[in-house]
Amino acid sequence: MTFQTQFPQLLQRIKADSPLIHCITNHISIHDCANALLALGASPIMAEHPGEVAEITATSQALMVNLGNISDSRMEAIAAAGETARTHHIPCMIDLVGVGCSQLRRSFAHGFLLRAHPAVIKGNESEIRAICGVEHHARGIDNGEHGPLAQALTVAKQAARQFHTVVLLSGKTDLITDGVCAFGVENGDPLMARVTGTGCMQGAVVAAFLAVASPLEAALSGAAAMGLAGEYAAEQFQSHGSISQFSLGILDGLFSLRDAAALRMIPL
Ligand SMILES: Nc1ncnc2c1ncn2[C@@H]1O[C@H](COP(=O)(O)OP(=O)(O)OP(=O)(O)O)[C@@H](O)[C@H]1O
Ligand SMILES: Cc1ncsc1CCO
Repeated sequence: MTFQTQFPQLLQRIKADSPLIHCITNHISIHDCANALLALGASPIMAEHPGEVAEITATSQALMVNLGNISDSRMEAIAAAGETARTHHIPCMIDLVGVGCSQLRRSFAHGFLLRAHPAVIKGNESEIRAICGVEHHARGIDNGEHGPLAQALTVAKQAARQFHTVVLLSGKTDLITDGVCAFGVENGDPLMARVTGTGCMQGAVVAAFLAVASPLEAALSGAAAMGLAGEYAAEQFQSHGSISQFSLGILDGLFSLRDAAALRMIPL
């Protein structure tokens, strides 16, 4: 079955099953992530008290954790939730927000990757370079553009092999690889890098697909869904010119998503 055929079926399954997605994420984009999941048809739960997360992860269909704006309490919660996800075979993804910015995030992320074995890791190029220990130029959390595609693909494949996981390297072209096969998703719009939290939303959307698909299909679907939703929002932006409406336009795009007719996916 082609991905073009499979994608609408996965969307349908999310709407039909409404999987519970446990998110432990930063407070800058937490609201956008919850709304992105609702727009797709999933059920978000944003719970982060270290004393209750294990119980909540155990009842979820997927776990999404995000290192943005990290705190002691959230690190404790992410470790506990990751342990439950692993022992209960609940699929999990980690968004490596800002992992290049501090040694604290790098060593915490390495410990998590080792212990929780997330199905998908996600980051922009500088974040994926940082987690692999390759020279990077982190300047805060945003990167948007990446270097030459071949260079980004090499580091994405390296990360996938090093951590035995699927990697989603986000940017102008989203790269998805399991270390052997690789795809690029060219949908999206440069405006997506001009509002905060689109990367975090993409992580939440990947987690929703993880509840109904394999890690590679989930990462591809998450990139496709966000790219198509970004294009929907950009079309609305053309008529209204309102950047404040742009993130809301992404939610409208996720809500109205039905198929992948406009998908620009390339095998690499
Ligand atoms: N220039 C671009 N053209 C098209 N799509 C883009 C562009 N830049 C980013 N995107 C899209 O925006 C989303 C977020 O990617 P990005 O790499 O900016 O994440 P991020 O750096 O983690 O963002 P944030 O920290 O704001 O959450 C992805 O869906 C990506 O495809
Ligand atoms: C702006 C910002 N700072 C930490 S997390 C975050 C949200 C986008 O990653």
